[in-house]
Amino acid sequence: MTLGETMAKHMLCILPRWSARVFSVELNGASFYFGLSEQQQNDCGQHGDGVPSVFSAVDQKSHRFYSLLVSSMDRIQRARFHSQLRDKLLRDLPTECNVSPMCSFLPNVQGSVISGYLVKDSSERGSLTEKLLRDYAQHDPVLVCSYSPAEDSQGWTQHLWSSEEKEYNVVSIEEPTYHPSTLNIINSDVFYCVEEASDVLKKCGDIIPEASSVLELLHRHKVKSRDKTDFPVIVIEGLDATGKTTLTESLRDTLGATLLRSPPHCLSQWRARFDQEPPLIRRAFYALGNYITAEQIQQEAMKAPVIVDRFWHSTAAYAIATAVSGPTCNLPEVGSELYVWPRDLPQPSLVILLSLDPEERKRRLRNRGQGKTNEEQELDHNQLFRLRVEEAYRRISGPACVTVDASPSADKVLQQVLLLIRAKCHL
Ligand SMILES: Nc1ncnc2c1ncn2[C@@H]1O[C@H](COP(=O)(O)OP(=O)(O)OP(=O)(O)O)[C@@H](O)[C@H]1O
Ligand SMILES: Nc1ccn([C@@H]2O[C@H](COP(=O)(O)O)[C@@H](O)[C@H]2O)c(=O)n1
Repeated sequence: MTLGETMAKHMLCILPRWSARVFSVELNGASFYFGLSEQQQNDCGQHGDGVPSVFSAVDQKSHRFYSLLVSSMDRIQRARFHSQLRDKLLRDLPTECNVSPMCSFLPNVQGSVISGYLVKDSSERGSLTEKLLRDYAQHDPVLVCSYSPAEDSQGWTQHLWSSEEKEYNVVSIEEPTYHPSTLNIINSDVFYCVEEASDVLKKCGDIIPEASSVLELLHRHKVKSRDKTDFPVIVIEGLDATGKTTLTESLRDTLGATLLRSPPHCLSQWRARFDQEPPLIRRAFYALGNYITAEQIQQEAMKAPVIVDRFWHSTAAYAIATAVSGPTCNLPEVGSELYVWPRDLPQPSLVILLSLDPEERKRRLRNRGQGKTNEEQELDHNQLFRLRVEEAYRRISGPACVTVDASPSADKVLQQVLLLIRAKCHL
């Protein structure tokens, strides 16, 4: 049996009832949902009310659609193959093919999401795409399906390319209460204890040698307890160029405090390496960075106040905002467990969130004139992403952040924050 066949068999086991699953496609910033129903013999007219709009437009009957769901058994492999698959599809498929993110999930069931892509092929040479995808189905850990207009031309049929070659009717489905992108966040995008994040890096050791070095450092910087520190610990959060560096340095000088950051300096040499990895591995790296910083905080806060440039709020807010697509209403609801502070990570005394008008933030970025990271560029280009990060910041609890307007002069912002620190931390 080829790898592809083994994986397809595994996938058929974890997807025992296709009809219980919902399929979601992200197209032009909107989510389209559809379901499947078992085909009866001589079945016709069983396609449900209204065929899902991702397939429905009349002109789309001339297109061919394929779905690919990543079916590796190992979650590290799955995460890496999922991001490689997109590149592979874009490289191999005819240019007339469109690739959109897609997933299959059980409505409102945590951890049930299986990710992949929908391919819409409008090329003349349909046989080329089909041949290529048949080859993927044989050799790669993907389960491939094709879609064709049903014989009664009322709807669409899904053909599952496995040894069984089974067929299903495509049916329209109501939008689920929870957006599927919120269902796999726990311990895939956001880690709620050190063991879960370490486990990801342990399993990466073979493919990413740097993972072992990070774990060694973590071992040397073990958080002792969550007891209160002698001096206050103040975290400064905010999007890029909102003035965190400027403010944290002034606070250090004014309060005679120690300035720390997350990820800590000792991880700087490996950061670029982990930034290339898919979210599962990248987010585990940043999560562990917080635990190393936490140990440094415990040491330093015995001697003086501590100021921290970014901490868990940044890790969780960026991870949630990246995992979720579309408008802020797709975010996990206010009060969700996804916003709760990890039980084993010491909490700071105060978290300040610097907020800034987008135009002023862009102006500061331009004036600073440094190169931008992918996520910084995304913040610039994608206003929905920026809104999701800001909203996620505000929804995180334990401690919740106090928002400070960062548009006045650097000195005025400093005075405002000092007032808050004195009121809250009695400094
Ligand atoms: N209150 C302010 N008014 C005007 N300009 C400011 C203010 N605070 C910071 N700046 C300027 O804005 C730019 C970005 O500030 P800074 O580097 O402190 O932001 P940051 O949040 O640390 O950014 P990053 O997260 O990308 O490192 C810098 O050029 C800085 O001099
Ligand atoms: N505690 C942290 C800090 C940072 N991140 C991630 O890094 C990016 C921003 O870092 P800058 O150095 O550019 O300020 C941001 O995209 C976060 O994804 C993090 O996860 N946790």
